[in-house]
Amino acid sequence: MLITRRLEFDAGHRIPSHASQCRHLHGHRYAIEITLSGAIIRTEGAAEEGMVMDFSEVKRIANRMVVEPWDHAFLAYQGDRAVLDFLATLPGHKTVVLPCVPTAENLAAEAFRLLDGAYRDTYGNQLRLERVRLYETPNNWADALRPS
Ligand SMILES: Nc1nc2c(c(=O)[nH]1)N=C([C@H](O)[C@H](O)COP(=O)(O)OP(=O)(O)OP(=O)(O)O)CN2
Ligand SMILES: [Zn+2]
Repeated sequence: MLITRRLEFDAGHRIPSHASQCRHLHGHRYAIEITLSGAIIRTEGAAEEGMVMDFSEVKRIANRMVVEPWDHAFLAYQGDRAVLDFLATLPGHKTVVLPCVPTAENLAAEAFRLLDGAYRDTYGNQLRLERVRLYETPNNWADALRPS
């Protein structure tokens, strides 16, 4: 069985070497969809009976690992010295330094890496993260999938 939880956040970014307008500082209302696989919990009387994982727990973990750190942050590539040096002049600015250029593809892969160890199989139902879908706009998204 697969379940998916969607969350949204706002962040700034730029793609420093982009040939067109994405090299400028700008922001998106990102959406992230987290898909987990697992068996339905059948333990009679358990709070999670009938679920793969409680959606509120999926949300709690996603908020802690990705959404809260990235929300209203500027997502910057560690090699983008011009932007990092500028942001360092703004006291207390929320900047997330990434090892990769913040494309939808790289953000999906980074979110997958951050979330993969956070969803644990506490009910013995083979719970695991299968996919992170990262929407940069309603029309543009990338999927990071568990390697098969
Ligand atoms: N493969 C990718 N291509 C592009 C990415 C990306 O992450 N992966 N990102 C961008 C820019 O960040 C840009 O903000 C989005 O580009 P664009 O297609 O121009 O989006 P629109 O704002 O025009 O979106 P609409 O949904 O069409 O309004 C560029 N390319
Ligand atoms: Zn963009």
